[in-house]
Amino acid sequence: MELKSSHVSPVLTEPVPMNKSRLGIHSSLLSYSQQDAASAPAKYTRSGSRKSVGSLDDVRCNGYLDAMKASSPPRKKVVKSCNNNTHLSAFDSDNEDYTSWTLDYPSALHYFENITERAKNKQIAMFLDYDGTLSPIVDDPDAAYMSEPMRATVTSVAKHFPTAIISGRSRDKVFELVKLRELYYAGSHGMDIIGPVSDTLSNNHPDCVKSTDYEGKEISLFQPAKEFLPMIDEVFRTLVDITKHIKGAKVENHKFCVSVHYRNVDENNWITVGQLVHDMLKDYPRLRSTHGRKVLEIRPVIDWNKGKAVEFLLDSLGLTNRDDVLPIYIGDDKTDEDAFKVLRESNRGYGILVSSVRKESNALYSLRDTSEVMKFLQLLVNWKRQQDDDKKQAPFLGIWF
Ligand SMILES: O=P(O)(O)OC[C@H]1O[C@H](O[C@H]2O[C@H](CO)[C@@H](O)[C@H](O)[C@H]2O)[C@H](O)[C@@H](O)[C@@H]1O
Repeated sequence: MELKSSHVSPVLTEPVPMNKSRLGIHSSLLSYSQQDAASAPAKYTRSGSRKSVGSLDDVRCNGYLDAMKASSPPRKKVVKSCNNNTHLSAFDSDNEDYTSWTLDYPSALHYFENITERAKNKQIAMFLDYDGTLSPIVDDPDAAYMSEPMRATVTSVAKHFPTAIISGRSRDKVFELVKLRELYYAGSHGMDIIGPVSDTLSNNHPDCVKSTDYEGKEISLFQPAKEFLPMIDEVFRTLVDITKHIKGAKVENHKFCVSVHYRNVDENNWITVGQLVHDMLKDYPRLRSTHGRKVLEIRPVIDWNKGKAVEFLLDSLGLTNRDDVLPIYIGDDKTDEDAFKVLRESNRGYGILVSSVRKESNALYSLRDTSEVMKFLQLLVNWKRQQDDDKKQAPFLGIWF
């Protein structure tokens, strides 16, 4: 793995020019109301300088708005039929579409035996995203709680397999929500990792230091974007300020990245949110924005992501470059694609996408929602217990594994 041999900082020296991402989408494809223009602040202040906000065409032309609109599947509406019975309007065509999509991304529940066949006599390493994977997507990011049955399930998973949570949230925030000390955590999209102590990594990598965890246990702490802390803090404060007039907008500080939520913003004003973020980033060429589920994520331009975090954790667990290891990554978001890609390209394990709608992905399998995630994890734990019992019984039965 790269980390072992290279001591090069993951910070990219060449910032990505904003204009490189322009897709040339024709502005006539999008509607634009006077009200948008009126509600957009004409200027904002940063470090004493007055900045004029760019043209709203900027966000249209570079595909920002389209990506914002496409960033989360619409909720299914409950409708009343003529006999007054309520039912989900997950129209038949949606279901047909989903079913045909699962031909390319088969259900990890239906293909459970194929997965465990490959896992036999291997060490599974489990990587779990948080929002949309362990807790359902809800309107208020502060209320994205994990259910007690899910917590109990993840606890059992961690008893049987090394398990890590890899989240876009800050490490402290995701720990506050998960509350399990027996896991490893990677917050801020992998830019803040606590993993097992690894002398190889901490001796060889300048961004990896020995520290202590929530229980005072010795761990490795890896923070490749440490130098961005003051910048992220400044950007967080600026974003809070410039979005305060937009009803429903919410800005979260995730230590090494910032989230700007527009889930609760009137759709007519999404373009304003996009434009404000886009304009502010012109002042910060070493930051970029990515799209999550109804959220814009502002993060450092460094060569680091959830996929690199998986590689880092596998390495620190001593599970890299081994044929007897099967990593499984479960996630629902675009940022999880980096992890799926790492596993797919190295033909090392399984990426499982959580989605109830058709999506292009680097994952191999799919699960519909968080309840299917829980079911899959429970099946895996039961399978592992059975394997361990069979191994214990084997000498008495004269069977050799
Ligand atoms: O990597 P993750 O653990 O999946 O975190 C990604 C983002 O999750 C949160 O936002 C998302 O979930 C919220 C609660 O369900 C929802 O309200 C929001 O619309 C989603 O985007 C979190 O608040 C973000 O900061 C994370 O980056």
